Amino acid sequence: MEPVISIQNLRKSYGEKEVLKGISLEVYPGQVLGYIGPNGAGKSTTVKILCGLLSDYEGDISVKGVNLKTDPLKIKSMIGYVPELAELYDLLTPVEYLQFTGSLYGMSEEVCNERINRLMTAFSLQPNMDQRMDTFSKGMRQKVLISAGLIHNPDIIILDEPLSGLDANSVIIVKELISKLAREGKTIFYCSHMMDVVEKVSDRIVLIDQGRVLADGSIASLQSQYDNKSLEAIFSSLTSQGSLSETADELMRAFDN
Ligand SMILES: Nc1ncnc2c1ncn2[C@@H]1O[C@H](COP(=O)(O)OP(=O)(O)OP(=O)(O)O)[C@@H](O)[C@H]1O
Repeated sequence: MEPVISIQNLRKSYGEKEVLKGISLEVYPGQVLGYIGPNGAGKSTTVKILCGLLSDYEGDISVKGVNLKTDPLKIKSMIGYVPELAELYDLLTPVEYLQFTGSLYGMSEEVCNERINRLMTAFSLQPNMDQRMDTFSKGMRQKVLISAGLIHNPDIIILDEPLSGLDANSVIIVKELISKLAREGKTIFYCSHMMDVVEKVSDRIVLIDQGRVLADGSIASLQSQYDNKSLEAIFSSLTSQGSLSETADELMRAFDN
């Protein structure tokens, strides 16, 4: 089977600092890849490169056989991206913002408006459809961001901490949505450090730290490799230096006077 996403020996530096040190991985159709790692591991940098937002990198990336360096626009049209930070045009209403997003993807007004209605209804944002987004809570903004990432019905969906700010019901809806999209054959690249969710939605885990892949496999294969530990315990044993409880004690000592 041909990979949908192929990343070969990806390297990226910000100034002198190399933050991706030769990442290689292939993602296959219908896979939900949980891309996990501690803060600063390089997750967002990887997906920003993959989505064509950062162009100064080394290595080879192709999406559905299209090379990212030679045809970034084609790749952008195939991908739906939900970024980590909600950078929305605050003065627009969600409908205006989603219509604008749909027009960038070349969608017809009719299909776009129909889809906006359905997405807003599913996310319970119907009452806020004509409000400017500068009044929106973090969770409401996140729902608009997720809608914008899905509006053109892309085959490849890249989610960077998509659940941040969402209430419990919305988390359940989005988790369920991810599973249903995967069952439809969409390929999902899911970045997060919320292990419980990653464990539930992903069928393959890639753990990175300091710009390198530390582990890659299904949850079952990782567990058999690491004494049947939970994903959280595997994550800690591979990425933490020293005892986490001692670190918490150290933080408590910061308040000693
Ligand atoms: N624009 C930038 N300029 C300089 N350094 C950057 C920039 N963006 C990220 N970095 C650095 O690159 C490294 C990787 O950052 P990145 O945001 O990719 O990590 P992450 O795994 O997504 O982290 P988090 O889980 O905290 O979001 C970090 O050391 C970060 O400080």
